[in-house]
Amino acid sequence: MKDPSTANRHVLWFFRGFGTPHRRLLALGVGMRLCEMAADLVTPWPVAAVVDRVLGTDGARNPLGSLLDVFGRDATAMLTTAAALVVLVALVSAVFDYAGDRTMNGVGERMSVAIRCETFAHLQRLPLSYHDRRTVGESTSRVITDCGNIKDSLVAFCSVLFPGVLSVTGYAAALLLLDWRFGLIGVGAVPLALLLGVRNRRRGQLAARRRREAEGELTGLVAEALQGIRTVHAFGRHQAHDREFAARSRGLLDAGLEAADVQARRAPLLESATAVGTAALLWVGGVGVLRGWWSTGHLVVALSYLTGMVAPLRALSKLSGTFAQGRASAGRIAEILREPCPLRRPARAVPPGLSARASGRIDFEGVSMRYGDRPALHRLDLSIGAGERIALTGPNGAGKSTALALVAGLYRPTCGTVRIDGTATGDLPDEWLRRQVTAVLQETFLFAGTIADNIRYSRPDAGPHEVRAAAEAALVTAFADDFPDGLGTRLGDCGGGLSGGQRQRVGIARALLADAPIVLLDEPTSGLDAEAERLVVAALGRLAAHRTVVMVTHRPALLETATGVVALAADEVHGGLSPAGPVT
Ligand SMILES: Nc1ncnc2c1ncn2[C@@H]1O[C@H](COP(=O)(O)OP(=O)(O)OP(=O)(O)O)[C@@H](O)[C@H]1O
Repeated sequence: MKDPSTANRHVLWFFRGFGTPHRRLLALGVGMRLCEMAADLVTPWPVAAVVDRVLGTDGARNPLGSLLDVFGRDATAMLTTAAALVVLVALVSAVFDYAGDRTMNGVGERMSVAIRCETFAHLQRLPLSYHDRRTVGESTSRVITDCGNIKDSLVAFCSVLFPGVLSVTGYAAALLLLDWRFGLIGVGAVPLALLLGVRNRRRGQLAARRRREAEGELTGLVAEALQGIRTVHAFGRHQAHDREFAARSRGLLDAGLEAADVQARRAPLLESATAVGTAALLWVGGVGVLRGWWSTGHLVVALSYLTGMVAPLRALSKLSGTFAQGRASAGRIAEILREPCPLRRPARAVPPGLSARASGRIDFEGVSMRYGDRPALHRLDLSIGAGERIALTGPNGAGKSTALALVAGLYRPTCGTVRIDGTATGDLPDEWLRRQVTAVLQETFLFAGTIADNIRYSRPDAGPHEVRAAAEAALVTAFADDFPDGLGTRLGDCGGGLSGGQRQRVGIARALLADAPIVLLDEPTSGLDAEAERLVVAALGRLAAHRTVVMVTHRPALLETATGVVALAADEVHGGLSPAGPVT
């Protein structure tokens, strides 16, 4: 199995493109951080100068010693100068800290928004075969929670990791410049701390990955139970869902406890490494001061640098959980972005000979279809002339809905060709195909918004008169005009607030507005009572006029409107010998 840490490095590299547009801001942020670092390195020197020149007698070797004479050479004047210098340097450092933080964090926020938008855009365009394999909750969890984790990591990277690494390097270099013995001790303390954390880091990454997977699964469970909440209530199955949720939560708990343990170990490990470093520096430095190798002020500066070096390490250790989560989430987002997405390829030109509006002729030539290893359609040969209204019938699972999905280009046939006006759907530009085919399904999905918004969904540039005309033709106004806000009536989440028949009529109005030459109907009247069915069939009659219609239905009222019926046999799906059913 691939080492997760290697895999994660690749994953982070995968996102580098999102930082490219912010190169200048990043460079500015780095500059601010360098200025802040310089100010931090100066910080202990006024104190050292006081120790050497005011409290001791060894001022000659202190580089800032002469600065203390600015306001006079007596002790009080020098103390005042030193105090003023401390405040001044701290102010300079604070200004660069603020500016660096804002710039770098801004880059982190911008990158994460870009990653989230790109993930959503890509996810929406992935083929249905991808979505068939994932639950809605799982995909939602990736866009919201995983992108959120990446954001936290990016912001922590910009505001803590990068400045932290800069500080550790800067302080280590300054210690070396101060005296090589100080430098060796300081530089030695860091690998010790890192070495102690390596094993911990791997455990942390594995725990974070397990945790994200468990969280994704749980989100899927919640989304499924809430989407089916009416069924849950109807069958009183709350406890079964509770039990499943609790069982899956145990995986999350285990991973969470593991991550908590890893996190809890970090601070003591780091404290131990720091204590060893400080003790060594104090001992070596103390001996050096006693032997006159360097001044007391130098020792103060060295100790202050060592403390400065440890502070970012401590901050980093607290964030290691965030980084582990971020890496795990980055892997899950990269999985989505790496999925090939035909819809995002450059648009193809309309093949020569095809007009902007198809005549509506459809040909199935030896078409077979499998979902993974599950057969759905076997060698279907069928020609549907422009303006025909063909009903597909057959037992459950015969592949009727699959045939419609192939005409709409939602799936590609595993074998054979589906042609529209003589051109294979695989060779047609997606944009063109979308304009030629519209559908009314068994359940029309309505979005939160007004009834008019939902009708306009198929053609956003349609004017109010066109929307009204479609609503009238589909008999939507027959019920909507009774509402106080008419077509402007707001629907609830997922279009809640309309009856089944009313929803179907909104779906028909939507299809009418699309004005496509090919109409696909997949059981649009099933589940409706006689009166609702009568109204929907009447509305469908208007939609079908002058168009090619392929319908899947068992309802006599709709079957009567067909000009031909094709029976698909179940054994065709399972490799039987009979050819496509006869047109009667
Ligand atoms: N998205 C999918 N993923 C996997 N298998 C699928 C998918 N959709 C359909 N199938 C399978 O393909 C076969 C044909 O399904 P399809 O829905 O096309 O049949 P149908 O004739 O429309 O059935 P019904 O009359 O029950 O609606 C079935 O065995 C079904 O389980």
